[in-house]
Formats: sequence, C-alpha cells, structure tokens
Amino acid sequence: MKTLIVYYSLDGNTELIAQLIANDIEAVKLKIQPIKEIPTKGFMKYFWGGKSVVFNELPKIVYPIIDVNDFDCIYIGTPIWNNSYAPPLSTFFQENKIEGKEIVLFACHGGGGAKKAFERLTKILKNNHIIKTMEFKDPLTQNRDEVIKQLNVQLQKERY
Ligand SMILES: Cc1cc2nc3c(=O)[nH]c(=O)nc-3n(C[C@H](O)[C@H](O)[C@H](O)COP(=O)(O)O)c2cc1C
Repeated sequence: MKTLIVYYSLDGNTELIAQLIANDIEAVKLKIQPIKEIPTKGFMKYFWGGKSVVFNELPKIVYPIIDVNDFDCIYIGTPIWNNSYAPPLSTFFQENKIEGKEIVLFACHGGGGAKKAFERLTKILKNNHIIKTMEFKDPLTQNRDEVIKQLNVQLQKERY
C-alpha cells in the first residue's frame, strides 16, 4: 500500500505530527506552501488566517509534483483555523482529485478541538473512505515523548 502524507502547517505543529507519522510508516511526505505566506506573528496571523477561512479563499500554493493516483492511502494534516481546516488545503483539493482512497485526517488545534473541521473534510472527501481522525493540542508546546505516546494511541484506535 502506497501512502502519502499531505499537510499544511503555519507554525510547525502539524509539521511535527507529519514528521512523527513519517518516522512510523513508509510514506511520501508532501508539504503545501502558500506562495504568499501569511504573517506568523501576533494578531495579524489570526486576522489573515481567519479572513481566508471566512471568505473561502483559495490561496495559490506550491508543492512538489506528485500524482495522487499513485497512492492508496492519504494522510491529510491541517491546523485548525476558525474551527475549520486551513484554506491552502482547499486549493490542494481543487488541484488534485482525491477519490477512492483510504484517508486519515489529522489536525492540530489550540484547545478548541477539530470536530467541525473533520466533519467538513469528510464532506469534501465524500468519495473516499475516512479510516481515522487524529487531533493534537499544540504539540510543539508539549513534552515530545508524550506527543509520540498520544500519536501511537491514536494510530491504533478505531475511527470514532
Ligand atoms: C488564523 C488562526 C485561527 C485559529 N483558530 C483556532 C480555532 O478555531 N480553534 C483552535 O483550537 N485553535 C485555533 N488556532 C490555533 C491553531 O490551530 C494551533 O495553534 C495549531 O496547533 C497550529 O498548527 P500549525 O503550527 O501547524 O500551524 C488558530 C490559529 C490561527 C493562526
């Protein structure tokens, strides 16, 4: 089974989880990068990020060329922005038709959870089989061994 890990991360939390997953399973890791990076400091990042969710923006993105059809399983990772997933993923979904895949969703949040974002992603990815969802609270602020433990528990658990 060929596995792809595709993710966006502004502050590195989702990136950390993507890396820890990649340490655990054989997979191609693909980072999505907006061409115009949003501010990473202070109030402005919440303003820009929040605005992009509210207006359903499709920011221009770059990433290494891949063909999603080459993969059977796709891990999709996002930070939670305004209770939703980050808009760079919307652009990725527009540019890459994801159908008939086994999907694992993972998200990092600041304490508000990821339920709504997972519901939205499940809707968008309706022609796929979502096998698992995993969420983490700002893992960069937590003890690394604890995060690895949480990841291992979540990798083993059933979807709901
Ligand atoms: C624009 C913006 C909106 C956010 N909205 C939420 C939210 O609704 N709920 C929440 O729990 N955390 C929210 N956060 C916090 C991030 O989801 C959290 O810090 C996450 O770990 C960041 O992941 P990253 O480091 O991969 O970017 C928001 C952060 C930003 C920048």
